[in-house]
Amino acid sequence: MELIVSDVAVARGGIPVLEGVNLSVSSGTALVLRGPNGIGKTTLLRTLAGLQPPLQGTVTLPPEGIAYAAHADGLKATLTVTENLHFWASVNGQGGVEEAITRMNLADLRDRRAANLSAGQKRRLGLARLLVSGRAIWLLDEPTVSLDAASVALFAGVVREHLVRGGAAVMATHIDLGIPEAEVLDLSAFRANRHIPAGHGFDEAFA
Ligand SMILES: Nc1ncnc2c1ncn2[C@@H]1O[C@H](COP(=O)(O)OP(=O)(O)OP(=O)(O)O)[C@@H](O)[C@H]1O
Repeated sequence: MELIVSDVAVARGGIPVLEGVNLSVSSGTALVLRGPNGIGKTTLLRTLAGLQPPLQGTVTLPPEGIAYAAHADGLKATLTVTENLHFWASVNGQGGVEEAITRMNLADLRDRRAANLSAGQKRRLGLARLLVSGRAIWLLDEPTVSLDAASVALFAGVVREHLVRGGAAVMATHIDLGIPEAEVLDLSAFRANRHIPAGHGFDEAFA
């Protein structure tokens, strides 16, 4: 089980952001993507998730599939916590809803509609969704935003268990997640030459 990225370049809004990215993630390993705001962490994760094609290079996904969790958690606002998880479990042909509720500390909130959860509670539900996805590789974009310290620790524990079970994770984050076995890749090394074609904005008077 392996995700392989070979000589990948990515663009956002038609402008190259990163180039020459090589990485691989295999069973039991985690990779943390770092770099300053705007370097292209989200753009790379979207490319790995198949939401946008690479400008160049290849992304090889494992047959076991990927689960992508972005800033918008993909929750159904009018469904309860339990209903959301049953929905996602059935989409993926999985069970494990009760375990996910317990693991992400959502038992007291199980009958509350997603719309009425706090930001951090929504995040916990979004992460519980990963547990019922049955996917081997988790692609996580700033997974701990809005989480308090206890929930960050809960999250780190869930990721580490996923690794022990043979899963893998690629995570963009600015904070220390408390997953010491994770490798760190700073994307600054892959910053593309952001050539902007003449006549496409960026007036030199404002440079
Ligand atoms: N919809 C868009 N259209 C055009 N450009 C965009 C769009 N979204 C992002 N960008 C630009 O693409 C570049 C890469 O953005 P991206 O969101 O991938 O960075 P990031 O490393 O995830 O940043 P952050 O740490 O702030 O989340 C940035 O320069 C950003 O301004």
